[in-house]
Amino acid sequence: MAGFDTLHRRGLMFVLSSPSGAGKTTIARKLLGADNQIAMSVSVTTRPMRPGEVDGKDYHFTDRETFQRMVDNDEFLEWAIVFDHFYGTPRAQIKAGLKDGQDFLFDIDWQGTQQLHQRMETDVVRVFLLPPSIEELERRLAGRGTDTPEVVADRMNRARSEISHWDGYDYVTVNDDVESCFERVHGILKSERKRRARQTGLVDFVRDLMR
Ligand SMILES: Nc1ncnc2c1ncn2[C@@H]1O[C@H](COP(=O)(O)OP(=O)(O)OP(=O)(O)O)[C@@H](O)[C@H]1O
Ligand SMILES: Nc1nc2c(ncn2[C@@H]2O[C@H](COP(=O)(O)O)[C@@H](O)[C@H]2O)c(=O)[nH]1
Repeated sequence: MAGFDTLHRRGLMFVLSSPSGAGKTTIARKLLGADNQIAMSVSVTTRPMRPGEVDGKDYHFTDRETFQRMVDNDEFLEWAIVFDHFYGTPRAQIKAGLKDGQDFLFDIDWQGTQQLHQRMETDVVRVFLLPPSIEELERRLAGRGTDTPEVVADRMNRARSEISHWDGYDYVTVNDDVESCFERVHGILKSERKRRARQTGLVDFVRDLMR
């Protein structure tokens, strides 16, 4: 007999994407601070560390050779080249965590999102953030003060092409104001946790109820 104490929730993979500078990192940090059921998936990257970034917390920073070895050993759930650097999600930890009900937050681009969705469709929730305008996006990128004017220009050049992938996402919302955007995104996360497909043991429990 399967009692209701046998009901457990499988973890989900919560993906935040946006054109560079629209505010993924800002919203991700707020989510992590406000919600103790979700943990960051820390990516591996070959891009140089920015001032203030911490190796192992913001990214696992590595070189091209090591990254390629990890690709060859199939150590990534997904990987992509973004702005001429390599980025990837290490497979270790995620699969076991999901089984234990741990949710993971991914700050990854549209290419990685497609790969995750192809591999683990029902576990993946895809959220795309839009900036309120192109001018505001440029203000945010320049105002962040972490990139050279050339890097900012390059990211702006690619913004429209990144935005064109908006329809590959389950939810699309504008990051106009940090607080209200965070509330909307957190609302999506909380609702998605309640989906029937994530409740393990439900089939047996309902079958026993109907006996
Ligand atoms: N709603 C908002 N209003 C005003 N400024 C914002 C808002 N959201 C984020 N910002 C600011 O915009 C800048 C870019 O934000 P953030 O670094 O979070 O973007 P990102 O999408 O993670 O960029 P990247 O993809 O390059 O990592 C930061 O300086 C951040 O403080
Ligand atoms: N496909 C993946 N994309 C990733 C991953 N980690 C980060 N990203 C995306 O790269 C760009 C640039 O990030 P930045 O920190 O250098 O500004 C941004 O769109 C991230 O979402 C990853 O593991 N896989």
